[in-house]
Amino acid sequence: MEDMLPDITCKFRRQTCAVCKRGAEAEVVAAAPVEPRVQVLHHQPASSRSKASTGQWHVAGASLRLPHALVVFPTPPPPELEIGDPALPHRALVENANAFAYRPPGLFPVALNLSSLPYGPHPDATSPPRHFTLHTSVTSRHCSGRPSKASSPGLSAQAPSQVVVRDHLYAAVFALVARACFGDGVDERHVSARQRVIQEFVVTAGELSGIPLGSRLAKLVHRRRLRHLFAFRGRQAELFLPLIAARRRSRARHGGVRRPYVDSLIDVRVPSDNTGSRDIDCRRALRDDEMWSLVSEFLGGGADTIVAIIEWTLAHLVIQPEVQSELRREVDAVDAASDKSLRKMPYLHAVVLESLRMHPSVPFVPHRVRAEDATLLGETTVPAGDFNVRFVVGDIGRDSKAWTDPDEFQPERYLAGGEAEGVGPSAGPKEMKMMPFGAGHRFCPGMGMAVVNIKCFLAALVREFEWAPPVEGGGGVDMTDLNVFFKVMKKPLSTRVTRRTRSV
Ligand code: HEM
Repeated sequence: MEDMLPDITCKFRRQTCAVCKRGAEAEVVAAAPVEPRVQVLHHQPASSRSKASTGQWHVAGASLRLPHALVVFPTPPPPELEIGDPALPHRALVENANAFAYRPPGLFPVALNLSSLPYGPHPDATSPPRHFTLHTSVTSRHCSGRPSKASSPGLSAQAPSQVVVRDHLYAAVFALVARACFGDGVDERHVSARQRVIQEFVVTAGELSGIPLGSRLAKLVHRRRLRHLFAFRGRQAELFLPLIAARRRSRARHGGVRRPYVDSLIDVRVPSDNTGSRDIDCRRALRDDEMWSLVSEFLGGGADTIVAIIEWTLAHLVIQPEVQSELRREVDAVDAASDKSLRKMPYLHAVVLESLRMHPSVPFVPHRVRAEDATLLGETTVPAGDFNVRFVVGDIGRDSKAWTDPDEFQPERYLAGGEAEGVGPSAGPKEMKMMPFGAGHRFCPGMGMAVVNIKCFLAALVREFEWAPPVEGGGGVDMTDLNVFFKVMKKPLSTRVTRRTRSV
């Protein structure tokens, strides 16, 4: 068993930090029988883990070469388990969902958002709305019929030519997600300003993710990026509050027929400060800071994840023209990308699932677990107190015990008779071969909206354009990934695009 544990674990087993004593705790974790693919991590975020064996130590987020005696952790993070074996998430997140319903504390304080809400297994009517799926009708409506500006992202003037698609995609997807959030009246002139702010935020938060920021030292080391994040909060209020106010006014005028996300936020009533009371008289409307925090989560979580999957899928279509042709045959045979017609496209469904399996936009799913619930993860015993678990979504979808040729893009697996027939984007009741949207009480509330949007975009992009390898830059497609908050292509996809039909 010792051999299965990574170097870093052995190091902690041998040594105990004189200041924080965490080595001793790690010893308890490591000494217990641990299943393969469960790694015990400690003081060591993913970004610097590979350096552990070279003698580099992680000090409050900065990689320094120091003797162990000098390492100081004023507020050490709790131990963390990392899980990449598909047998465990089902047992934990589905069969024992209540125990895995909590998140570790967020990167930095937020007024309110769904990812950091400590609602545990009991979200109720007073929790902010998790039902993004209701918005699929709003978004698929914009994608339906002939390709609109939104579904054929600004490519018309450039075809046939070589383009880097990410920025075009981002602009189109963001505009759509902004409409799902604020309703039809969003002023398009200002959408790009909001897009830039959200993009900057995601990049900065990505740089800081996995770094324990609890201590003063950490705050000092990362002060520039933290200042950036706090400045971002001020800009959010400036950008989003006028849109929320406008929605309040237009809803009153038009009677609020459609329900964008902001409408739900305007209507929801939450318990008055920390009383936890269910009494209707003790509830209040969301404050402004809570509103823009939730809005920012919706826009940030909504756009980047969808863009990443579309870009990965286009990359596979470029590399595997036979998949592209098969998909185009199916898309051409169906009238338009509406909710109804999407159901008639099993190959499109399979292509999207295969992309989600291989390139899940959210690479890790973090949960906070109580010590006594650790046994649910196998026979592991843990130190006193809570600990964190991180499910490595990408490893789970590429496990060679569950998948044949896991690193090959083969949409056919999901079709009738294939090894993954019946596998969907969410966890099945009996097993979980992939979990791109997580599982259990905290599974992604944007799943329905995301899947519909990805399909609508892909259908339109394949119907309207031919996608081929780039001529410039050696003609290859670099499939290396980069985990920056979201899993993206390290080198943005560059492709040769040719329009198939006349623009409308
Ligand atoms: C391809 C698209 C997407 C992928 C792959 C994805 C994936 C995920 C995953 C893996 C989680 C963690 C689930 C868990 O802990 O079990 C999550 C949570 C979440 N997602 Fe998504 N997501 C996508 C799109 C969206 C969209 C479109 C939205 C909103 C507009 C959204 C909003 C959220 C929120 C708010 C949470 C936190 C939920 C909670 O903690 O209760 N996501 N997502």
